[in-house]
Amino acid sequence: MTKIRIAVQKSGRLNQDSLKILKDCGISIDNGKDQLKATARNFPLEVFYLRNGDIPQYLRDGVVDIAILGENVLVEKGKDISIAEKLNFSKCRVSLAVPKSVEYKSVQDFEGKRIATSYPTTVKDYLASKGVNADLHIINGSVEIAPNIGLADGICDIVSSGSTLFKNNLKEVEVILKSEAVLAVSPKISTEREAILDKLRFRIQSVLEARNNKYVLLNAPNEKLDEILTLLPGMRSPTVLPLAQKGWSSVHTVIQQDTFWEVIDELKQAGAEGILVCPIEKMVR
Ligand SMILES: Nc1ncnc2c1ncn2[C@@H]1O[C@H](COP(=O)(O)OP(=O)(O)OP(=O)(O)O)[C@@H](O)[C@H]1O
Ligand SMILES: O=P(O)(O)OC[C@H]1O[C@H](OP(=O)(O)OP(=O)(O)O)[C@H](O)[C@@H]1O
Ligand SMILES: [Mg+2]
Repeated sequence: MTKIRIAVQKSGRLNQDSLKILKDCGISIDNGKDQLKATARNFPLEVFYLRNGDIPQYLRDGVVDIAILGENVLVEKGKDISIAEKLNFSKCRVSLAVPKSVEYKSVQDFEGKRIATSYPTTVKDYLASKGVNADLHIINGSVEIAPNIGLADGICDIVSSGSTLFKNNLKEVEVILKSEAVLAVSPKISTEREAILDKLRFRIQSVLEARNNKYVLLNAPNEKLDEILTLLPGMRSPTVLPLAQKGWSSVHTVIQQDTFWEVIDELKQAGAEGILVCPIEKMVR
């Protein structure tokens, strides 16, 4: 039977969330310790555990059909590779930073300066688009230390909370790009495997939708129902059921994670009581 081959980061920041999304899609993978390849038990899928930075080349060569990796890695070395889904985890940005003590005015300040980075193409392209020439020092890790040891005047690296910059007395001065984990596709994928990819994408979409929504149940006095219902979106419209106690109803609906707390506040003010919030496992529109 034909199987689709997926690359997942072997270890590091993407590993656990990548395996979790496959699990939430109902795919069980037998994981032996230190295994570099595994097969799913209930989906035509083979998993290859690889370095995030090596994945674009594997996709390009068609050694794997799809992969979960950071979008920033595709910007750096996989511009020819397409993205099938954004996966809404490992969100970060790739930014330029300089020592806090530097009075920074604009990107032109990098002219002739030394920049340490693990993302040379990204920096080069960005600076070229601004007409700036700088001298790049390519290092593979601990980039933030470079200005403190006199190796560079500034850096370009991944920033998330900003705490690594802060601890190293640096400040973020330019955001070059925003990134998150993505599902990328090999340009060499076969038609047969594309059909498996469609099935996987359908599952991923329903998992991501579910993660982004909550199922909400609440009680409301009937005279407040009209006002409460205007506050609620729901998939098509909210469900309203009578409670055993006369004059009261139970309202069931789905609320988006981002607007959740505001809607809950408004519901309480409008007279809703006994509000229960439950996670949703899968959501198919
Ligand atoms: N602090 C962070 N917060 C959120 N996402 C991050 C952070 N650092 C890195 N990432 C994202 O996770 C990806 C993997 O980062 P990680 O540090 O685990 O591996 P790596 O050293 O870049 O790659 P490799 O697997 O090749 O060793 C990055 O490409 C980026 O997309
Ligand atoms: O803004 P922050 O939340 O501090 O995150 C940014 C840091 O996270 C990443 O390093 P990581 O911890 O992955 O270490 P690595 O250099 O060994 O990959 C990145 O290279 C930054 O150093
Ligand atoms: Mg890292």
